[in-house]
Amino acid sequence: MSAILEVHNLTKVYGETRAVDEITLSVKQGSLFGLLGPNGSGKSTMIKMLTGQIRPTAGSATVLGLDVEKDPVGVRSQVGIIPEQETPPSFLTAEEYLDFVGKVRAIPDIEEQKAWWFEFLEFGDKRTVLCKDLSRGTRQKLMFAQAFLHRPVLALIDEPLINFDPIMQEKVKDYLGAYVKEGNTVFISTHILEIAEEICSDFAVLHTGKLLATGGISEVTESGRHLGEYFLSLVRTGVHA
Ligand SMILES: Nc1ncnc2c1ncn2[C@@H]1O[C@H](COP(=O)(O)OP(=O)(O)OP(=O)(O)O)[C@@H](O)[C@H]1O
Repeated sequence: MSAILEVHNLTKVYGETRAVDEITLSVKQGSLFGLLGPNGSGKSTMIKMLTGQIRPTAGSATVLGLDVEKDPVGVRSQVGIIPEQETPPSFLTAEEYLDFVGKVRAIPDIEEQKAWWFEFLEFGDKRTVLCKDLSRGTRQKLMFAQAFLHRPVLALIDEPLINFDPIMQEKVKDYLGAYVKEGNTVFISTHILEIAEEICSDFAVLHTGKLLATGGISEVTESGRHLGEYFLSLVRTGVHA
């Protein structure tokens, strides 16, 4: 399959910190791609550059054929995004927030879409509650819904499952699996290696901004290893295991 996202020598420098350091990789259309790495390894910075939220210091990235630096608005309008630790606006209810996203994304059947998402995410009576009064997990559910409301061909999600209970994690994993089976692509960052092993088809490991490895999950697990063991040996030695 062809690449839906291509990154060439992508770099972001903050003062003395090379948060993302000359990364080159590509993501195939139809894959569920996991960006893995310890705290501070550059995952969120990478996603922010790929979604046009921050400008690269050097290098280039093409998302859906668009250059993220030249056309960040074009990229943002087409992809689904859940930024790191983002929450919906405190002053809107859950329903008002999805209405708002529906307007921005020009979704014609927003009422049906909202009904489906509130049912799927088991909102119950929380749909008319102000977002500031929702639990953290429920706010995360709403962020998940807004990213997929316009059925983007590519979604980029920073830690999609972190605040979900085990029941919701299963639902969301199933949703993501079905979503890529339809030919869409999902790019996630995650610390939860068991989940990455379970749901991702491809991966990349970052460490202090550098790419340590990239490939298919099955290339790791076919040799009888778990992704967690592989990941630990990689980041401890800093070389390809
Ligand atoms: N706005 C910023 N200004 C200065 N330094 C930053 C900024 N954002 C990130 N950094 C630094 O860049 C590096 C990469 O951070 P980033 O948030 O991308 O890592 P991460 O892999 O997403 O981490 P985590 O898993 O802890 O969320 C870190 O050293 C961080 O301190």
